[in-house]
Amino acid sequence: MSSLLTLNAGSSSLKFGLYRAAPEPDLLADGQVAGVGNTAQLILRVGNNASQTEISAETQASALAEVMRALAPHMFGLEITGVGHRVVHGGPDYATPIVLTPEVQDALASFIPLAPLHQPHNLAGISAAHLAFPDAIQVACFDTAFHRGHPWVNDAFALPRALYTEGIRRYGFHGLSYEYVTGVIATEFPDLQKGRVIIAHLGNGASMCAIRDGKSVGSTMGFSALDGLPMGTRCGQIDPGVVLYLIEQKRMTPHDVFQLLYKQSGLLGLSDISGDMRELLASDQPEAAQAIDYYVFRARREIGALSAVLGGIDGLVFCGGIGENADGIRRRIVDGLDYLGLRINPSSTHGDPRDIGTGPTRILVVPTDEERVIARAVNRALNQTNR
Ligand SMILES: Nc1ncnc2c1ncn2[C@@H]1O[C@H](COP(=O)(O)OP(=O)(O)O)[C@@H](O)[C@H]1O
Ligand SMILES: CC(=O)OP(=O)(O)O
Ligand SMILES: [Mg+2]
Repeated sequence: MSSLLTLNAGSSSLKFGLYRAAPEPDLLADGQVAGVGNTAQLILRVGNNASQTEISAETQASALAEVMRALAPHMFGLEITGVGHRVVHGGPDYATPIVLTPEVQDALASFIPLAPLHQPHNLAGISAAHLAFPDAIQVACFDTAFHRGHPWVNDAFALPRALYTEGIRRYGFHGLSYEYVTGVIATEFPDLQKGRVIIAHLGNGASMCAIRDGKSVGSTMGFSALDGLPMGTRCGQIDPGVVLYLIEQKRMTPHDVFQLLYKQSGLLGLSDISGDMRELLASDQPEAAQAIDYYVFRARREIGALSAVLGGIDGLVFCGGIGENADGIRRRIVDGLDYLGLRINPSSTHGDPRDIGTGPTRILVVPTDEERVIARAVNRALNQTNR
């Protein structure tokens, strides 16, 4: 039976999903290898069973080999005919998933400078999958694609036009997550489908997207996955003058600035404790509290900005590890947004547990599923190539 594998290769992790190929792919198993490059942990979930084992995975290729070894007992009668990859950057032109060819792979490699934290690892995952499954169709699904139709004013920076032509644009990211969530809105909350919605993807990376009629009309992330909201270790929006100061006055090298902005800032930088929200919530240090204050403040500020883009909002949707799980953070963000009709139910549930608002503006919590969006795209590609 035809099956699909989805891969989301990150800087130190490889997330995977195994699906039976079908118009609505059927999840058979999923999990991740955390700690690629070192002694790693392989988490495998099959149905209600989860296991964790220590493995050695120096590279994405060896991580994938370990994943396939772990999946082997569950693969009886299954053949992997398609592999789908999350690729963070699709540049200015890729607005839909695409079947990978050597030419497409070269184009994707040219976007490495645009997404240095993600793109090289995504490409390493693709190379590993080509070696492991030479006969399978390989499909790239882009985080940027969802935003490609957004208005020009949201696409451009106020820089000389030649730089826009060269590709210095506000791309926006987390598009697979936004596509999944807008799909859930369309099928399960149809009153919001044509409405003005802000989706807050609050994970390790974080962004918000303004959606009208199911389409992106603005996002907090811009040229790189650094902009907008503060993240686990990324700074979010800062004055570009700070970067000039770091280079000119503090004589920091481009590498040092990269490390600072991508890996030492955000919640980690502010707290000096951790970039992990759970750890900060558990800490009694004042710096942890300040980092959370900043996080909440910036999130509220961006909701204000995106609601202005939309001319008011009909719904706010939380997703991502923090958005889905951190009730206290959701409440603190929404507190003070009464003027937008946003109010969270003080007690926990009433009816659909995803529907947590009591004001005139809907507030939803929708667990995101980027892998499913990838699996659907691979399934469509398989159908188009009659495999
Ligand atoms: N119950 C929880 N309460 C608060 N924060 C949580 C909870 N569960 C997960 N998180 C936070 O979610 C973040 C990770 O988000 P996630 O979407 O899983 O990350 P990734 O972008 O790597 O997929 C971490 O900051 C983590 O602490
Ligand atoms: C684009 C981005 O920030 O992705 P992630 O949240 O996976 O880091
Ligand atoms: Mg994520």
